[in-house]
Amino acid sequence: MSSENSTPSVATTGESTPIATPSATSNDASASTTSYPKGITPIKAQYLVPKAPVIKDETLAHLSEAVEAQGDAGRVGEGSNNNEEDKTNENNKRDRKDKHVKNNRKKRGGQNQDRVVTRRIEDEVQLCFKVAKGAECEKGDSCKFNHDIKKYLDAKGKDLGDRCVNFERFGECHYGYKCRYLNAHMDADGQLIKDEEKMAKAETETMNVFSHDLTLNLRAYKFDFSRSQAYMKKMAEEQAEAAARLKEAQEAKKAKMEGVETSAEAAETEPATAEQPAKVQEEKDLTEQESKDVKEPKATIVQDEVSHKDTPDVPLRACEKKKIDFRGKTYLAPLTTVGNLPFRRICKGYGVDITCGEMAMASNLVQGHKSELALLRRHKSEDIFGVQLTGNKIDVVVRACDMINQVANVDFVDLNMGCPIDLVFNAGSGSGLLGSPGKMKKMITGMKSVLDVPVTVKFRMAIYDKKPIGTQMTSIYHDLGAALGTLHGRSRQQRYTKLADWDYIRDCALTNRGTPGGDNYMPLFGNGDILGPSDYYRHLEEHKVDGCMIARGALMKPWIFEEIKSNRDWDISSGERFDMMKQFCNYGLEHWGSDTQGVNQTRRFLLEWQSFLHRYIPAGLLEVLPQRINDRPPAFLGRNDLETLMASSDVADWIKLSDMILGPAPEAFRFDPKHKANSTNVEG
Ligand SMILES: Cc1cc2nc3c(=O)[nH]c(=O)nc-3n(C[C@H](O)[C@H](O)[C@H](O)COP(=O)(O)O)c2cc1C
Repeated sequence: MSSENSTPSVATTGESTPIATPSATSNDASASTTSYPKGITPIKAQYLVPKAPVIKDETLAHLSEAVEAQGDAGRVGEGSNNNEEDKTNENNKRDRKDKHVKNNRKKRGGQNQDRVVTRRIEDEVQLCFKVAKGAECEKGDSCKFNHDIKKYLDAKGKDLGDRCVNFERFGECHYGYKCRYLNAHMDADGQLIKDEEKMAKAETETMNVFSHDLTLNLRAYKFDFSRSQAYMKKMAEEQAEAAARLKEAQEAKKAKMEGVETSAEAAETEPATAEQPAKVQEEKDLTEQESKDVKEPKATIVQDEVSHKDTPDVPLRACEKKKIDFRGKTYLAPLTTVGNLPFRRICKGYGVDITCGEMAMASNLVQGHKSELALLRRHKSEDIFGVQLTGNKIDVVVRACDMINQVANVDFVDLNMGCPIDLVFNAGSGSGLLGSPGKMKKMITGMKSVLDVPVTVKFRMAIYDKKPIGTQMTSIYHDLGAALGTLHGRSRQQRYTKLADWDYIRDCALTNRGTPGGDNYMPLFGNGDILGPSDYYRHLEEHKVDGCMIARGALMKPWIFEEIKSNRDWDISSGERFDMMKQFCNYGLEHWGSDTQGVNQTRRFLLEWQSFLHRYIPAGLLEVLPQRINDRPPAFLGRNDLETLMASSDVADWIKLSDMILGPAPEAFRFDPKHKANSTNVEG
């Protein structure tokens, strides 16, 4: 082990490593092709160890002390129950429990069938929210929640820290007595404290927080969907006309075959070309398919089925619409679960330009599901922000857009045509839409007709490996007037098994998309496997894309956006990474709340993120930069204990890290990552 390896843990959390280094090799594309055993991350010999290091409790205790000694302004979770003995006992208890849980996994179907079912963790005494805020509850004795503050506080357990981020930011904490950092805003007489001056200045930073009335209106069918209804009416009329044309053409053909002469007038108005009946038939097929609840998408796409001349002619009001110049901007991918608002704030802090919410189901939005509506939330720092929709029914997706247009503040709406998961694909949504071009075209046209902001599309290069359709799709999206296309260079079939096909992305980038800079130009972004600035700039240069979207690379190292801006690799220190995680927790407590449930949500999302973060190999440990996303590292030690702990793939170590920030997890806390051991190989 090098002397660096033996650096005492106390020195690990606060040091600031400047944006570094890695010299000529880092941004040299040829460096990444240097020969190393295939699939293995090239780690410098001095950091290699025979087997994965085990983090001892004593080491953890030192690390916790170091974290406490650091005591910087932004930190949370520095509670009195953070002492060494409590912690060790907690960890031991949890380790035992984890084994117990593993043996008693509740079996379920589907892709997450082995996931441990986690219990919701609640306070022992359920205090009424109004009383918790120091207010009167008008329900009195009929309220089903407890009104006895003393009883609640006696059962609640110790505070997790002595500073409350919500109180500090807004001058009051909405969680009142329920806050796990209560002492920060309770006086010696047990009264809640408010900082009136701060409250007056405090601004809401989260947009698209909707009232309960919206849910009620949507559920009671009282929401005004007139714009989307107009589009659906127009589409229905066009379909009726198309059906009439088909009938007429068939009758004319039949009459011809029977030798009966058709009237000259009929022949003039409706010349029955070979192409038209086929087009009309496609419309009819589509109508029939939509009337069923689509179970199986049309899985393959035949070359000449992809015609975009049949798109309904809807006025687009293009000149009135907001325009965004996406070219050359960095784009954080939509990421279900992990691409939550606190994570996006972290990425904004590292300079990402474009952010997008997690994929939302159009049907749940129009039904007013609160958890789905919450996916539209936007932080004020997100200055180019879009929401992503998925759906299999034209009218539902168009209505969702209509609703978004009226109630939400967004810069663009993205249609997901890439999601490969069975549930979504088999319903004809996500990548399933690639197999129903007629429907997809009407959907996009409808979205454009009701939205005052641009419509963008995210798609895969194919459903099946051997049938790439990316080039056709690119030209269709361009002709439909999509404001941006983002192409993930994989087929639905291949999932993450092989590297993204950037040569094919280049073929798509080279298809006609209008004149760059012109009104009819559709920028194309590439997406797949970017983990460093050299990847990013190589794709811009060699693969002719207008920009790149980054997903797993941002989860593993959100500072990638800063690396791209400065075009240098950054050998970020473990202390700086730890500070980033603390910042996430502060944002999390603000977003999910500082009460018991909010703290647990924050912990859970931190751990989901850690299931990606731990895969980052510090730049200073690598023989060759950048790290390759699909390579796996041999066992190695970090340059200090915290770096080693952060690289652990053991969930118990991730929980220990969360304990260092948020205080010890409750005994009942369980965690099973959504994205398992091969956590970088997940769906999207
Ligand atoms: C955890 C996770 C969640 C994802 N969620 C979404 C999503 O909600 N919408 C979407 O279009 N793609 C989603 N994706 C796919 C990514 O946006 C991206 O297309 C894919 O991971 C390839 O990019 P990468 O190689 O940079 O990871 C997700 C990917 C991951 C890893």
